[in-house]
Amino acid sequence: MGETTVKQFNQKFLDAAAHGNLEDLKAFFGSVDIDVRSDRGWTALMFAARNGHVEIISALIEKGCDMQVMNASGQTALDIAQFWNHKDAASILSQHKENVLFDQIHNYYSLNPLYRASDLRKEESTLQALKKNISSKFILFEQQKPFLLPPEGERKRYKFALFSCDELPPSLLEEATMVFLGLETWEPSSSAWFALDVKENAAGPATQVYPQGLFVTPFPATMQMEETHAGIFAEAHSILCWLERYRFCPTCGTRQTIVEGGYKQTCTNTGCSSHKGIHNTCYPRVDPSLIMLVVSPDKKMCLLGRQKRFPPKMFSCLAGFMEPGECIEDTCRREVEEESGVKVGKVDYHSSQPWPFPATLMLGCIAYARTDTLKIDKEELEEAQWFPRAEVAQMMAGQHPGGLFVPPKQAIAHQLIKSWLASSSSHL
Ligand SMILES: NC(=O)C1=CN([C@@H]2O[C@H](COP(=O)(O)OP(=O)(O)OC[C@H]3O[C@@H](n4cnc5c(N)ncnc54)[C@H](OP(=O)(O)O)[C@@H]3O)[C@@H](O)[C@H]2O)C=CC1
Ligand SMILES: [Mg+2]
Ligand SMILES: [Mg+2]
Ligand SMILES: [Mg+2]
Ligand SMILES: [Zn+2]
Repeated sequence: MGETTVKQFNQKFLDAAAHGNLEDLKAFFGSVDIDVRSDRGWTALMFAARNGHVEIISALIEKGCDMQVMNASGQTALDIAQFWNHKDAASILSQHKENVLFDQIHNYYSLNPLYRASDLRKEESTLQALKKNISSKFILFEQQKPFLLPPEGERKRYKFALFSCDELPPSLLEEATMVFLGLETWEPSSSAWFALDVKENAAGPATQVYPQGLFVTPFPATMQMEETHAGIFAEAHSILCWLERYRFCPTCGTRQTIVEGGYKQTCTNTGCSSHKGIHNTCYPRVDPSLIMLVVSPDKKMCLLGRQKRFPPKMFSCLAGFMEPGECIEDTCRREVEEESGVKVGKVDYHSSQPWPFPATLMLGCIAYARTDTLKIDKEELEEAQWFPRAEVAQMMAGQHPGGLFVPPKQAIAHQLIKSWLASSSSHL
């Protein structure tokens, strides 16, 4: 094809996307560059987003188009769909937020598709109106246990049962602890999500709407959720646990009031010093914790350990809570030395994972050991040992001759081990 013909060919592909002609579009698959751009830097996905063609968008996403690209005005396809108020198109695109915003590792529990709309939390009248809005969605908890629909079909994943305000008794709506989780898209008119936590007797009204639904103990059931719902669970569960555990002011012991959609509590004692200066006791807490894959000095092995509470034969990365006034690198070095006696030098950040039991943030690192002699703290670890790469690969694949295995893919530990295996395969 000559240059003009290629341009015409590409233009026809972009036109098919712009006009919503699915059959025409599909005819180009295989022969066109799916991310080809117009003169103004627009891709087929952007044209489809401009005109709200959801079928085209889905077909392009399925074909693996790049959702992060920006046009000459710096807009992604999601920005365009939102600008032109195509809600369904924006909703599909924002389900793939990780692809739209950044090409980065995301761990289970971290894929929350909601826009937290933190500015709305302070607008009490807006929140009250959203609570009564029929398009708002409510997820239910009973003493922090989520009400879920059991896995069905091929995917075997739990999902939240979604309620509208008219499906729940007014008394339940009044009595429950309520958290405003966010909006479905950046559009202020999009559906709001709320979490409701009741003390007891929620099963009746809930199963009337969803007879198959049930309240589950969060761990490990929520490890088997649709991933976006796991992200929403992480937000809701951490906040609800905080509201339950911090009902009294940590500074003076007076009862607190829940404000800002559940994201703040204020002490009812006006003389309390928590009203002055920076008082983080009013806000939900997050406990940072380190988890590290420790690589041996010769880089051929990694250090894995077992806590007493682990299932038999499971080995994982070492982990430990950060202490006040400590940087990430030093927490990593301290916890590894405390638990295994190994001295760590360089520490590389890998990725993070909210661990909502109740509000830990796991900071995943690859740590490079300077020594390899083990001196295990038997209080914290039952066992720890250096494992050669090939053996770790067997543990990952579920093919270890002794039946040893590593945590499932939903755990950041798994992702750290996987990442090391991939990077060290060149050393073989
Ligand atoms: N996602 C994943 O892949 C994995 C996640 N984890 C999680 O990482 C976290 C830290 O790992 P772990 O090895 O237990 O940590 P540590 O090695 O720091 O040991 C935990 C102990 O430290 C004490 N502690 C100190 N600070 C805190 C704090 N802020 N919150 C709670 N306990 C504290 C507690 O003692 P005491 O109870 O005696 O008061 C606790 O039992 C845990 O939440 C664990 O569930 C761990 C491994 C894998
Ligand atoms: Mg420790
Ligand atoms: Mg530990
Ligand atoms: Mg510790
Ligand atoms: Zn107080």
